[in-house]
Amino acid sequence: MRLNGEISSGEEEEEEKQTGTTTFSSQKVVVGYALTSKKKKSFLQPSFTGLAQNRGINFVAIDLNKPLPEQGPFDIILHKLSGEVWREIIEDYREKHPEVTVLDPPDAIQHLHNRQSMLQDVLDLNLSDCHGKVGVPRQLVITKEKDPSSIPYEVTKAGMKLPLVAKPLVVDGTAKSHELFLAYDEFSLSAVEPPLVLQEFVNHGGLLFKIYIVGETIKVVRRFSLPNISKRELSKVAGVFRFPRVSCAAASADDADLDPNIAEHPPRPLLERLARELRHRLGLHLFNIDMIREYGTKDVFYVIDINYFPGYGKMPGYEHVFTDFLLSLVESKCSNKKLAA
Ligand SMILES: O=P(O)(O)O[C@@H]1[C@@H](OP(=O)(O)O)[C@H](OP(=O)(O)O)[C@H](O)[C@H](OP(=O)(O)O)[C@H]1OP(=O)(O)O
Ligand SMILES: Nc1ncnc2c1ncn2[C@@H]1O[C@H](COP(=O)(O)OP(=O)(O)O)[C@@H](O)[C@H]1O
Ligand SMILES: [Mg+2]
Ligand SMILES: [Mg+2]
Repeated sequence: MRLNGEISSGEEEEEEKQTGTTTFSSQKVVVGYALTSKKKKSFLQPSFTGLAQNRGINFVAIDLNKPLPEQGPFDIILHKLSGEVWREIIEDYREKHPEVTVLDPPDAIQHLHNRQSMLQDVLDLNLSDCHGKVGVPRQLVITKEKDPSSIPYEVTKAGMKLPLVAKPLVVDGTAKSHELFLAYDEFSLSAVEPPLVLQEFVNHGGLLFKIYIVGETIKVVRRFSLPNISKRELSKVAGVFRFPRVSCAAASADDADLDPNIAEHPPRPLLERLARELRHRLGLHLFNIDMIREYGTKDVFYVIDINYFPGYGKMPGYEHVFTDFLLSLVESKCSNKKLAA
């Protein structure tokens, strides 16, 4: 925390000691950011930067053409950029500047760049008795080296139930990594290019829950999704079909009049446990979870996708949530320093 570039005055510290509070009036928190221009536009909206500034937070763009250690000083760094070069820069900076909170560590983010590893922690969690059950649809990885003509055999051998969703294994921020296919039979899958994850399609009444996590805060929104596929339809249709980004922001279902058996939010204690565990296991503060409720059940859920630093601009009230979160990070760092002293 920077007090107009200096350390906190003795007077203020004395007051903090007496009242047990931290005063932010003259303090400035500097948040450096390295984001794509699309992300910058959707995240750093004036409604957010204005509020943050009023509460002492200044956002500073990191110049990618200049060495990072020559910039700042920063209290916090927010980043979402792809590529090995950036990963090394930020990793090196973290080592040399442990006093700066880097959200989040590149290795932890990398874990979400692969659709198999991203769901591993949900599997390990084994959340089966916490106001509901959370699992992962059965899935099979098809590596790049695999001969596509062997896919039907692999699918049958693994006992996978049709239909299947075919997803690119790697999620690297490109449009291609979001090109998904629905396969009604295993033979047509030879036409899809590996590396892939084949995931069993779970009927969920055409509704998906997006669970946004910002530190300890959880916000749930509803989005439309793929409709149920009946046994009858499955027996009549063959082939593999590319489908568009069905659950994008334009597919918000928050205001729709829906069957409560489908649309009721997952139980809060379940979400709290899931979010807490994933935050710790993944080592991340900023992510969202795509979750579906198995059609015909009340409390059987599946996590199908986890995204790092998603489109928070679409999360209701994100301006306040993020401002509080950034200040709480600095505050807890200050308290830790005082304790250590
Ligand atoms: O484009 P946005 O704002 O909708 O955000 C995308 C996310 O949409 P969501 O907030 O979940 O609706 C999107 O989530 P989905 O994968 O669509 O569930 C991704 O997180 C995407 O990042 P990337 O392309 O995987 O690196 C996110 O893209 P970036 O904003 O990070 O480029
Ligand atoms: N196993 C599944 N069962 C049912 N629908 C799914 C499944 N996996 C994905 N979908 C549908 O496809 C959409 C995109 O899949 P997702 O894994 O979230 O990829 P992306 O990273 O591109 O968002 C989801 O929002 C959901 O509508
Ligand atoms: Mg998704
Ligand atoms: Mg995703």
